[in-house]
Amino acid sequence: MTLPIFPPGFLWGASASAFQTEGAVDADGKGPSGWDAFAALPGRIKDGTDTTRGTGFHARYREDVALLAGLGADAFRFSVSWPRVVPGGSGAVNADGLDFYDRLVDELCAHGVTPAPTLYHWDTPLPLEEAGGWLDRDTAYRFAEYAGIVAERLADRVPMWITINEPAEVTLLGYALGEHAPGRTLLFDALPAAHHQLLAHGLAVRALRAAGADNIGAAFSHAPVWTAGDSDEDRFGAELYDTLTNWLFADPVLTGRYPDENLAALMPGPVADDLKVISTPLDWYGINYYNPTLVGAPRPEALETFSGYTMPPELPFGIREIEGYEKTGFGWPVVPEGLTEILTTLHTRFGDRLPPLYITENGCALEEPHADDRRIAYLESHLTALRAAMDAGVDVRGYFTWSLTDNVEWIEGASQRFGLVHIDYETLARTPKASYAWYRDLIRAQRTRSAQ
Ligand SMILES: O=C(O)[C@H](O)[C@@H](O)[C@H](O)[C@H](O)CO
Repeated sequence: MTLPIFPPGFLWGASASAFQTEGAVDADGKGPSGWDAFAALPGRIKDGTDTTRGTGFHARYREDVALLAGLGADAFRFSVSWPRVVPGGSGAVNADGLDFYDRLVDELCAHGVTPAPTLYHWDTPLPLEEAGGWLDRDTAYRFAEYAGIVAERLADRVPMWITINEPAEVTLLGYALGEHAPGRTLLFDALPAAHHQLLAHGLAVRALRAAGADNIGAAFSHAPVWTAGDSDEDRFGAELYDTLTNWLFADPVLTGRYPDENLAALMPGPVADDLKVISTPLDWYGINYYNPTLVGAPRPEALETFSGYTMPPELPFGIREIEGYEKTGFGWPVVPEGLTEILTTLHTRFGDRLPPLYITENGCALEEPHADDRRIAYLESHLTALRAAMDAGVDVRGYFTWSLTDNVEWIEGASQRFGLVHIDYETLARTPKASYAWYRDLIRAQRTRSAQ
């Protein structure tokens, strides 16, 4: 299959995050995160992986930077660990922690790879989590403080910034369903966590700019929600799920309004003033795409799961298995056209309010340790779907695959492997998979062809 040509200057990259890779959880003054504490609880990590080792990135980052250079990657989206820089969540700054990111940024720049740090990829400093985490408005202000500190140090060399990653997942899995840290099962009482993450995002955009940083975006999980069945209850369930996972986050950031007055009424604090901060204009908007979700009326009789998570029967919607599509090792349906659909939906919904886009995550988990042809086929089909959206007028400027190396897939531990590079969790040795060579050759070919 010949891949379409992407425009000259289209950015090719890979993504990862601190908790999933760094390890060294208490090295050089790092404080514990909510995820460190959650992962240490018996049975929370399904396969019993010791998440404190990650992939050893904190010690072996030079190897991974060399792998990125070997790929010919334009950029690397990593995350800065808030508790490594501000162990208490506020107050004293950990100089050794900041020094680590200084070294990492220098190493990337020395290899011609643009550093694109995410400031929050789910690892809330434990003292803040214990004080309420994202249910507490104060956490938003502490986040902006931390963002300013990191920008003061790195903005002279970092030309692309990401404030937060997937507030929808944190709200849904961490505060509503209790599947992720901090394990709260608040259902709709989790909504303040959504509002405070959005407020943190807006405050951080302003703090970054005040510290001289620019080219700022954020990474949101977005996917089409398909309606299962044609009853009014089915449509209601699907619309509600679509609003809660897509528009509850995109609308306030891009339009300064919540998608629904009833939802806005459930949000804490001076919402109207907060929305002015939340909708501080962005330079770009990031999308993490994996697969659509099929949603209908709740079916209490049918134990419904979402990505392996059990949905409480009292929820006014039910998630159905998507049949008829190939599945990844994680059981996720492979639906490249879903990427075209969500991009054109965003384009239609926001028009010129939508800044240029980047795909900040897309990829699949597969068992194959080396000959991962299915991953190559996955990337090929999704890049083709991406190009189709661009042909339809959607302004996409780059693509970051998830993930450079295998890493700790949250509660799935080491069992779900998303990397272009295999990690031996005994030795932490890195071994490029077939997809690594494929992505390298793709980037090289794209540069040659787009230059012609
Ligand atoms: O999207 C997410 O959930 C996170 O951003 C990543 O940290 C995941 O590891 C990846 O997406 C695979 O699930």
